[in-house]
Amino acid sequence: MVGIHGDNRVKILAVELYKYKDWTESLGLDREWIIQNEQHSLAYKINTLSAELGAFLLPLRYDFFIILVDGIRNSHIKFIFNEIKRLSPVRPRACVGYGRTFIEAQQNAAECIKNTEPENIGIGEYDNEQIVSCHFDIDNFTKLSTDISFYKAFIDINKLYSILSEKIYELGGISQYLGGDNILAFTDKNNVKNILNIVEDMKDIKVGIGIGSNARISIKNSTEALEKIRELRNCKWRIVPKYSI
Ligand SMILES: Nc1nc2c(ncn2[C@@H]2O[C@H](COP(=O)(O)OP(=O)(O)OP(=O)(O)O)[C@@H](O)[C@H]2O)c(=O)[nH]1
Repeated sequence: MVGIHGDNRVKILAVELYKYKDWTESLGLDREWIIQNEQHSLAYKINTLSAELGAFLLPLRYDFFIILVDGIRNSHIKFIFNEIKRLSPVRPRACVGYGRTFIEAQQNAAECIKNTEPENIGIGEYDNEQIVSCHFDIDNFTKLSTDISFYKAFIDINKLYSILSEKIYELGGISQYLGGDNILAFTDKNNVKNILNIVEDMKDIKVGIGIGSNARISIKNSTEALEKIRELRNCKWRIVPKYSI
């Protein structure tokens, strides 16, 4: 469906682990290792289930996280939520957010969550939009990590993530650091050209852009685009499948 302003709309599932703070504090002082276990274990299970259904988890803060659900039928979104309910150490509540940008979609979802009881999901009938994923990567990061130090390289990628995530946010996109020198961002089709401009204006960075009917396909395409850039080493960006900007 074309949105009210003639734009297409993107769709996310925003999840809140309700009263997570109370749970963390219930673990006593020697708790950090338990919290890390729980967070990574829950993220692993939700990530696996999301990928199996074509969605993609962005862990964000771990107690508030997002799953990209464009191209995923409502019955599968509800199935993911019920699995989160089964696996989470606390009761979750969630809403599907819909908007012209991912920021608008998550703002709409957050508003809906405030009025949603724990263990419930707010979900409507929304059309699906193709997902644009942007896989950013630093040139020669491995060399940087060995020449200088891998910890300094980690500091540098965090500085870059801070700059890049702000720029993506200004375009209405969302982003997540994925380990190594990999940053994944999601935006809408209206902002592809703006993403390319960001990369053109920055040193030692490239971006593979993928477009797909669901998050998993889109991200696979962005990785394919990035691999092609590495193979040819003659451009800073590439889009798969081909897309006229
Ligand atoms: N999350 C994620 N990590 C990756 C991916 N590809 C490589 N990495 C990791 O990212 C780090 C850097 O790998 P590369 O980007 O391939 O290495 P590089 O030295 O930057 O080489 P070029 O990017 O080809 O210039 C390594 O820790 C890899 O294991 C990917 O698709 N996703």
